Amino acid sequence: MSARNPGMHLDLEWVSKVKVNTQAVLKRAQQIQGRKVAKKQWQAAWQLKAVTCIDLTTLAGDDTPSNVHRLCMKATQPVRHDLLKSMDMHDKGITTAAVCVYPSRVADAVKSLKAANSSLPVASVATGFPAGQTPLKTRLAEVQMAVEDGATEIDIVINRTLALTGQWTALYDEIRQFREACGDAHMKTILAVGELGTFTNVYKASLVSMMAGSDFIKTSTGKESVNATYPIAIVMVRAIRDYYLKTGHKVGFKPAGGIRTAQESVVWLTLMKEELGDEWLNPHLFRLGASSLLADIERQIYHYVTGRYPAYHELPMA
Ligand SMILES: O=C[C@H](O)COP(=O)(O)O
Repeated sequence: MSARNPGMHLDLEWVSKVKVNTQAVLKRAQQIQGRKVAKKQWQAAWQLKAVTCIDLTTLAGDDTPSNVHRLCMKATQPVRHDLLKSMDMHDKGITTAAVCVYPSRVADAVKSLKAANSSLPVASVATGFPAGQTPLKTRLAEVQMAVEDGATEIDIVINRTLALTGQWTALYDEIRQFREACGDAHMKTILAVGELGTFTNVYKASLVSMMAGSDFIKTSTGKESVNATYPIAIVMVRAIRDYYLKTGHKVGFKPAGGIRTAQESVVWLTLMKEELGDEWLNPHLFRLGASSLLADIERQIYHYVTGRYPAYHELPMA
């Protein structure tokens, strides 16, 4: 991860002046989606880059130590060794960026990665994920518990009630407290954009989250009906750009929820490259939160290497 974002005082004047031009945002999103896609080795290279930015996630009620273990093993060897060897990429240390689990499963993930001699970070969702509708005291205790169990990244959810009712000072104060509870763990702040109503609210919530010291802002929990969309991403990355221009602090971006195809992963990388520049094409400033994206990327890489798509048993870990 890059140098941390220390945050700043809550600048309510800046927040109140925000206005987003919806038509311009939609047009820009369409432009990015319409870009010609790279082919052959260039496409495979982009896809491998995407792999290194994935927070490989499992957030299910039926998570157990064994499926978390399997997730961790997949994260440490995300693409089959022989496929990487064919591309001369087997000795480049390709892993996903992190694994992401519920707080109760952090200790399992830490144990599995330690046993595999891997230093891959464990990220934990927290603060009453996904709805955030538990008392503040409970949400803070959850962050502390995940950190004590070994999570070095915490994905908090914001209190949508405060954002929807324009209580920006209260929202800022809560996020500040989460940042404090995170200690040295990096904090990704989930806005749950599908529940914020307007682009203007998304921009304002992005700004307040960054002012409160978020290291990353993240679109969604994956549990809302609208998750990571390109127009919403444009709004958020422009807030990141404006915040950087004003403060000099670089904040990362994590789209999450419903990202399933290799092709989409390349569009996300294109969006980052065009809107924020090459520095944001790395895991310290860009993550893709996804539970099933890796399977499709590995499948496409298999196709690139062999000229055909794999049968199910040929990529059993995907
Ligand atoms: O933070 C990550 C998301 O929960 C993953 O969502 P997904 O299961 O739709 O990929």
